[in-house]
Amino acid sequence: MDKKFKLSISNIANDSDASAETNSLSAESTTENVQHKPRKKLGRRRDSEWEVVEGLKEGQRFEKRPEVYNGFLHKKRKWPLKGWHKRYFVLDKGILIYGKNQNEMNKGKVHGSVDVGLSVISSKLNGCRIDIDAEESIYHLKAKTEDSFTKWLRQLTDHRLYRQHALTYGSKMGLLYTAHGNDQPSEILLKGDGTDGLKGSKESHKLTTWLKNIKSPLEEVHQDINFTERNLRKLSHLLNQIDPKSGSPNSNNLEKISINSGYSNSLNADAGGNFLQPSDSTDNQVYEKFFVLAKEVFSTIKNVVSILTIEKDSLNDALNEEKQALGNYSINADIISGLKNSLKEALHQNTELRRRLKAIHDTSDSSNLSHLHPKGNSNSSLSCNSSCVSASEYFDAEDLPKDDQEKIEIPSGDFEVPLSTRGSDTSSEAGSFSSNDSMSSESETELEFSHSNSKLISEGGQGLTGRRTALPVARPITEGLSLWNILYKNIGKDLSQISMPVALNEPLNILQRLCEELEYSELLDKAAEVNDPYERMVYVAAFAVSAYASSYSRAGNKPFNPLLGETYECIREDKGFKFLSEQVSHHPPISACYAESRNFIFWQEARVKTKFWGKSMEFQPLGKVYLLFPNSGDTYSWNKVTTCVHNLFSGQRWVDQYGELHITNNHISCKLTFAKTNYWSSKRHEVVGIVYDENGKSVRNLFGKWSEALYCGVAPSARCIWRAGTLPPTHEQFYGFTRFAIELNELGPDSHLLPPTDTRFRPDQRALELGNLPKAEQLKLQLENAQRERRKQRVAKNLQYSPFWFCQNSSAEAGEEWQYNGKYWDVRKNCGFSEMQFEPLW
Ligand SMILES: CC(C)CCC[C@@H](C)[C@H]1CC[C@H]2[C@@H]3CC=C4C[C@@H](O)CC[C@]4(C)[C@H]3CC[C@]12C
Repeated sequence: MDKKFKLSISNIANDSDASAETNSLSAESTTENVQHKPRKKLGRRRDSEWEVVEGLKEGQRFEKRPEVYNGFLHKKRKWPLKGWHKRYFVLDKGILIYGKNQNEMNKGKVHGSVDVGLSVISSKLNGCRIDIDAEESIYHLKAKTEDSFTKWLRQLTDHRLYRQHALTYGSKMGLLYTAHGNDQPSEILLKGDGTDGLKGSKESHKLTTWLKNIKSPLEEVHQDINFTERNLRKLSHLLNQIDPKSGSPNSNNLEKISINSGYSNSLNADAGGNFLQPSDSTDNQVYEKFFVLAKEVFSTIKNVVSILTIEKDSLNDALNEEKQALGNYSINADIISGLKNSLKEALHQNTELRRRLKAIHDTSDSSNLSHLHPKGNSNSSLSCNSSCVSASEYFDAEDLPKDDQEKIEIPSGDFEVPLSTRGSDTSSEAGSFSSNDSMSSESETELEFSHSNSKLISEGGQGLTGRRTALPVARPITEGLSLWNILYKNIGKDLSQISMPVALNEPLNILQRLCEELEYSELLDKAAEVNDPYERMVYVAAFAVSAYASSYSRAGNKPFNPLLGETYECIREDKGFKFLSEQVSHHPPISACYAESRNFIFWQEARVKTKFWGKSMEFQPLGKVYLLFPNSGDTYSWNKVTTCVHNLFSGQRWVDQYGELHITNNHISCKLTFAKTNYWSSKRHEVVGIVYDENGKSVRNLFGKWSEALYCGVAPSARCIWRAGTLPPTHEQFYGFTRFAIELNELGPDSHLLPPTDTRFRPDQRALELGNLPKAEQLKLQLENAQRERRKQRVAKNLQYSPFWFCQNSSAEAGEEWQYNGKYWDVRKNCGFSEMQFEPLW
């Protein structure tokens, strides 16, 4: 991680006069005691460091409503656009809205709005930067001058505290918030950026503007009504005086009076407040008063009616446009048609499953199920069209009586075997069928990778691959763990350098996470098999997208950071590959990996730049992924997109992937665009792609979702190239693991062949897997200390660490990338690791 995102918080605990800190608020109910940090303190801040604006602390109040503040700031353009543009910002009652300029905003053209109270704000004096992390979007702003920066920061701080106060204690903030019943600003009102999605649309801002502006007309109406009420009371008294019997004034009299003048503003009343009986001379005066008052009442009511009519029209207007906007963004239509399609698909799959299940049952006394999968066309497509279900979904062993399961034997090369076995009891559930390459089975050390001769015989409660189908225990409950406290104490460090409590971990590490990217390796087998270069690219693209699928359910926990020298191997006879990874560097953390099969060679190094934005954290992978098809010599390489974890501290954490992924082959290329999630848009997890031929002409169209499926062509006739397997029903209790992930940390029967550095021997990770948190925590600290100690020793002895299985290729072409040195599998096969000297890691 070459660049660290530095943060510092203004009142760090050891600050002696914390009471004078910025935002250090008294617990009393007045705002008088709120003091801003004196400038000299600000001066102490390191200009190049990010500071987080502190929020309202428990028991603190901030009642004094800050003045509306406005002006220009520069706003970084929304991804994928680059650069900055000048925007006009208005900060009112803790809500920041912005538009092109004041004029446009007056016309209701607001581009976006942010609830400052619900956002995390960080600032950096260098560059006059202010970043606002607002749930759905991160706003990167900068002021032109230091003076404007300081003013904005102060205003944002005050408005934020005021808004937080209002959210905590309720507010008298008027209709803008109370209209929604719970003092919570409406979604439409407060979220989003006008550059995309509904919430920021100009239509919704008409509603925003209406809601913001309705306050003063309504106040006027309210006053008018009070005034009219008073006047009506007076009128009725006058009326009694004029004609106590009828109680109604004579219109002729009134007309007469209207010509006379001499109107007195006050009625004659005695000391007890009773009106005096009018004498003849006062009669006219009374009529006159009556008339004037009545006229006043009439005009006030007219005013009220016209205000309300105007407001009704503009509300209608705003609502209509809102409706239209909903239509435009076709949220409803999209959702409904999406649901319809899924339902149709599910029904179809269901029928197909029933048919298959019946066939399995019908033949359950047969030891050979080959006829269930008659030998397919060797070009059989991975596309699944109507039956985009996993091969293993057809092949659900749990639905078979145990006896029958044990009889399943699959003769090599006879038929198309479900390559991806992510069925309900096996590793993966890719919606894809393998190529039907038949390969012969070899001994354990002399691995020849075969799909069709894989050990698919079920063992006890194990899955069809012979691997475990569940973790030993569910994830321990770790409520009350404050991530903020951890990050707060580790400001300025990058994530990989922070020792986090083990309760935040999942029982896998990054080396294993890299192996997970091969869950859908059958796409590479298929790619190797097809001759058409564009088709091949389509499968490679699907494979690149499939690597992200598992991250969908994994936002809650973080993988262990491997110790320097830690390794992980994974042999998947069923999938036909063997995988190796090693932690090759500690500072910065780099994990290198390499996988090979008969059909492909795959390698990459995982090096990630982390950026902490306050509420979310971005992981930007550096380095490339490489793929080689040895049979054709065809090579591919691509970059990885940014992963972002949202809601770090509150609510449900969720993961997003965004950016462009470019795959290049010698002559052809593919561009995949991962859309940034937007709260309102239906673009959640969306990926679109184009395959370009050697002349840059688009030859294939791809679309789908990284969490679901990728299609080629144009809907509705598009082919399904890849579909993610379903998650186990209890995945939530088990770290959101896929079936493939569940299998990764299992110590299999060949554990004696593993080097001692293999992750599966790592005791803290194992303790976590077994649900023993205190032990895991203690061991983790121990291991991390020992690692620090080893590092110190190396530094003291001036020794350079060199990894066992990877070396840095310094050829100009490859840069300084880590590549497999070819030794691991040889050593494993020949003399074994017991002959080798490893520094004990645990
Ligand atoms: C603070 C914690 C609880 C939030 C969870 C953070 C998770 C989502 C983070 C922590 C470490 C991250 C991983 C670090 C390294 C890599 C390798 C890279 O090639 C692809 C992204 C990937 C795989 C990251 C994905 C996101 C990740 C798993």
